[in-house]
Amino acid sequence: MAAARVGLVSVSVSHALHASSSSPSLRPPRLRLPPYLPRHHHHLLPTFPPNYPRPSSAAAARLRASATMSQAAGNPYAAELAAAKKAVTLAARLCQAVQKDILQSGVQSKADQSPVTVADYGSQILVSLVLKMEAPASSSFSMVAEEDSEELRKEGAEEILENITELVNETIVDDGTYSIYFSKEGILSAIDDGKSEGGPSGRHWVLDPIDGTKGGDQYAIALALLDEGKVVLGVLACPNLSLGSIGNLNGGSSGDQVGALFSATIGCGAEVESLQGSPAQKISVCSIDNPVEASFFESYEGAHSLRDLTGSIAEKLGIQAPPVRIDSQAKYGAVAQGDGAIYWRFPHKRSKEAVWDHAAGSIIVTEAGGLVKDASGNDLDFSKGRYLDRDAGIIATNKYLMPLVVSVLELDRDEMR
Ligand SMILES: Nc1ncnc2c1ncn2[C@@H]1O[C@H](COP(=O)(O)O)[C@@H](OP(=O)(O)O)[C@H]1O
Ligand SMILES: [Mg+2]
Ligand SMILES: [Mg+2]
Ligand SMILES: [Mg+2]
Repeated sequence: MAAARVGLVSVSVSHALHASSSSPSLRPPRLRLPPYLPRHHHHLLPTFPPNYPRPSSAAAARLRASATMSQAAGNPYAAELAAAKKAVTLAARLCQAVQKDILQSGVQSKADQSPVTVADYGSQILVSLVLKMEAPASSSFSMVAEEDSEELRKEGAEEILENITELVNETIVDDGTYSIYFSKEGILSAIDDGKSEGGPSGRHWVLDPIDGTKGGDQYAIALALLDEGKVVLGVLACPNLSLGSIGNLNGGSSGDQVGALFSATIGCGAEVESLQGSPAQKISVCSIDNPVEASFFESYEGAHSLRDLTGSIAEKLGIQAPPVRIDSQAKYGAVAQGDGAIYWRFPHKRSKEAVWDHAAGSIIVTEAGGLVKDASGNDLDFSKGRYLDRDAGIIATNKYLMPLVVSVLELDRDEMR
């Protein structure tokens, strides 16, 4: 049995993949492990080549067909959208296979003391590999992603690297789209494909392999495409969200399907579908214009947003409903689908906002007819590199409530002067 050692904690990846979830909010893992090839036969498989092969199976043909349909419907980024959906769906499968309780016990600290797990790495690798395999051979590839391989290259990390390599390859084999085996070096370089600085020119993928690493039930795999400094496409996989009752204040019905895939392309609207594959449905933000009827989402983690401030803004706006606190960009998905009226975050002055924490979520809300602004009411600027250049605070809501929230913030600032 393969054991992944993360920090001081030993966890069994193989066990994680086989065991069913103990938490009702988690779906049973979908992966089947090794039957395809015993490990000692891995040398028979091709290793990671310098030039990624093109996919050739029936599944890849379906992917191309869906891109063609989308293109026929007038989506100029149809091929990229299909690739992005494929990438996050595979990554979500890997994340679901590694149980959340094991994820949490398998937490390693990065240099900045933030947590990272085998699934963060695995997800980033899969997205990077799928995007490269699906990209036109002629195009250059640039990705701004949260994780890097530094910790995995250190002495003592051999076992965890081994297990990440196995986890990624098993996910690929189980999916059946690509006939390829990735070596450890290929895995490390796939992580480091995410080191781009982004910026105002050219195209850059922006990835948060797991958003909500530290939190509780909700997490997301968030992928966006920047073109000339603007977000033009976003996909958000939320494996633990109930479809149809996302963030519903009254809770979802027990019959709801779990696992939502949100997507949006500039000028084409926003959609949600099941992660297991169901017809996509257009979504839109709510049309509430009276704050008294509005509800708001904020971070589950108290340290990520100033609760004294959000409490006081809510009171000034006359909001009656208590805050709905959930982790990750699932909050953007929930607002885009109209399950709540507002998502806001006002971090402590010291913390910077990374582009991967907002790029996908923000286009999903704006394409669902909403607005995403900073605390002064300005658009977010994704062209400045790996971090947002912004006034403190981010607000996502509809066009009726946005001016009210911004004016209350203004009032707050005036009071503090
Ligand atoms: N002290 C802090 N203040 C603000 N944001 C923080 C923070 N510590 C971590 N974060 C960011 O908040 C994200 C989670 O967002 P949310 O609070 O909406 O669930 C984290 O993403 P990761 O989980 O990808 O690291 C991380 O980037
Ligand atoms: Mg993180
Ligand atoms: Mg994040
Ligand atoms: Mg993350």
